[in-house]
Amino acid sequence: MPSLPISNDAVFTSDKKLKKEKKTKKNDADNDNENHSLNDAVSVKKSSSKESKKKRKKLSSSDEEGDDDEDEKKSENGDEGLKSKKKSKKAKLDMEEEEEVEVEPENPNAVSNFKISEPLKAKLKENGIEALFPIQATTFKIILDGSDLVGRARTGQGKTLAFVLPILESLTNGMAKASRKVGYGRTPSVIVLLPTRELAKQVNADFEVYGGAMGLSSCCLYGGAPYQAQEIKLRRGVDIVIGTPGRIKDHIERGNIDLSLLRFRVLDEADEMLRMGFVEDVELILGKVEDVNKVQTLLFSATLPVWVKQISTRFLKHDKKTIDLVGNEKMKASNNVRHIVLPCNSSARSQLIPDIIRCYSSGGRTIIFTEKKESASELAGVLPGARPLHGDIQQSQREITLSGFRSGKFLTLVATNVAARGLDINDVQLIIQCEPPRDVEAYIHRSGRTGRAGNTGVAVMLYDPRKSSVSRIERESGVKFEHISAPQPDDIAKAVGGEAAEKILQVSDSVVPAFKSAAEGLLNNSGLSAVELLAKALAKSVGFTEIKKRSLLTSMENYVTLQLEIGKPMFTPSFAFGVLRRFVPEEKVNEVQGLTITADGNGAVFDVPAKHLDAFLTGQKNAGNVSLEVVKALPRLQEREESKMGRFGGGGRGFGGSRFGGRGGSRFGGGRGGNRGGRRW
Ligand SMILES: Nc1ncnc2c1ncn2[C@@H]1O[C@H](COP(=O)(O)OP(=O)(O)OP(=O)(O)O)[C@@H](O)[C@H]1O
Repeated sequence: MPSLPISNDAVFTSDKKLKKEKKTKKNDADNDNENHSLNDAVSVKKSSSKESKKKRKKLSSSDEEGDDDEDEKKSENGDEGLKSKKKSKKAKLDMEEEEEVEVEPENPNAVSNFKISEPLKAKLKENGIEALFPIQATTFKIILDGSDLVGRARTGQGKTLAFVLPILESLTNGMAKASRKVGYGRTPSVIVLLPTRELAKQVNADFEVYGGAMGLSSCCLYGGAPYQAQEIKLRRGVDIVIGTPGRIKDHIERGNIDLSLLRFRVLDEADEMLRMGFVEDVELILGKVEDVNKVQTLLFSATLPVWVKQISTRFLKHDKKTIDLVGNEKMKASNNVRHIVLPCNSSARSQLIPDIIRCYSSGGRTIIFTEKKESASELAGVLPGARPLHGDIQQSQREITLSGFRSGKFLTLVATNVAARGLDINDVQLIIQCEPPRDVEAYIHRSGRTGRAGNTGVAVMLYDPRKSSVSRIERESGVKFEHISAPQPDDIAKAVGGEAAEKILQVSDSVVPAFKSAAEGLLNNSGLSAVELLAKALAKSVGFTEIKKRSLLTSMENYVTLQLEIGKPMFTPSFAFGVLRRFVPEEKVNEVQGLTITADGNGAVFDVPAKHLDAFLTGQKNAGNVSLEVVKALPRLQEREESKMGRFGGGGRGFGGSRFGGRGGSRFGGGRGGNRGGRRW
């Protein structure tokens, strides 16, 4: 097992690993433009193709066999060093026997290096997991040895199995085995609390798979589902209970569940649960344990604001350990995601989004986040093949929707923050956020629905420069946003051209004779060349009869973006409007959209209907010192000042002084009652 320096309650960040990540990242960057920090340290899941296998080998070895780590391993754990030496000797002999065989370098995080029993190993292997991810490898022994733990790693880095595996081992072969209740009607040994129903179900599925392999049973308790089935399971007895705080509390009040003999308490996505106003429920649930010295408490999240760390001291023992794989690193969001921002007027969103999907989803799944439930429903209603998911939708429908999305029945999900946390859905390639979220944590988690388990993805955030700011999120998340404008006809044609060509090639040869004379007729009579006709056929085959131009500023169709300069600073939009009125008729000025001052203060950028473009351009000749030009690339714009926005202000989290009063009540209205079971979304 890899040995790692851990100190009590000390934040652990693997500096060497980070250095090495940077080194390898550079190499990767030469091949493509993506970062692969997780890839550097882990194997890639469920890849069957030769290509993926090669990639997995490269990724596993790039970090794990590095000189630095090898030295550290030897000096800190002699046996470990010896063992790996012996293994490499064996590998060498094998090489001599069969020259061509490429020997996989020893991976310190290989499942075989951990105290994981055979059925669990077999199950991991069955699911394509041969090596533990860094957060799993670093926390496994700590949890198995009985410590309380706060664990943090970026989104999609395997935090779920980081607690599932050691808990299962402890219950079946470790410290918790002796005191675990068995037999009919047994009380649970583990409780896992999560902020949303969907997430509870997902984590339960992991416990069913891996716990099932160890003969342990679990049940999932969440709101919106009938009580009876949950009660029956509890009465029969289960080892692990997973659920949302509100429903678990209800079961406690109904006398359905006895949590006095818990051996593990897990708070997953702890910050979100507490932020949602579940603090009192969480306290009540955790407080049901008979002897706190006999229970281990684990807290995991990709984001651990200071106020959560403060609260955690109430739930965890004072000698708890902290494994923080994000630590003080600037970048808090996923490294495997391309983070993009795109200016867009709210009225242009529904027309723009399909083109963003065409250009950036690589044919995979897309999750679109809206701030409000109504917007999610509205947008899903107008986007082809999209379905909504939010807290006002009946639980049974929420489940149907999510399973349809998971199984690929439809590829676009429009959701509120109910889908922001923890959801692990295969092949989500693209995240679109319709506007900047209220807090940086939401940005990190939403964008983290893609780029998981070493894969890459794209997160596009739309914003209206006059109404919102991206710089605070940029600053707090450490993300360096790529600024782009709406995809233009060329981009779209390029993105779908391949798909169109494939579709045409897939058409059976048998249709050619039947359509040949019509094709010849077209060629002879249309006045178009064969290439032009083929281009039209390609466009039609992927559903395009026209591609509209979009403005760079508001992303509105049939608008053009202009930049106005007068050779001196332009401080306010009203000043810019005043200049325009000097040479453009009032009724045309009234059609200007999105006028925004440039970041350098030397100009104003705005959109005009394409049909009025001439009126603007010719008018400028009558005004001295005025320069008005069609913008080819959008300049940086002044963002709305945060102080004026009101949305990011408001005096911080409010969990500090009085007992967790602040946020739950003020921001989400109505405190816990209104928020129960994730209903605030
Ligand atoms: N050791 C591993 N090898 C390969 N794949 C793994 C491994 N551990 C976990 N995974 C896969 O990685 C994906 C992400 O894991 P998980 O959902 O636990 O991430 P997370 O860190 O909890 O993310 P989030 O912060 O978004 O909740 C899952 O599909 C999981 O099956």
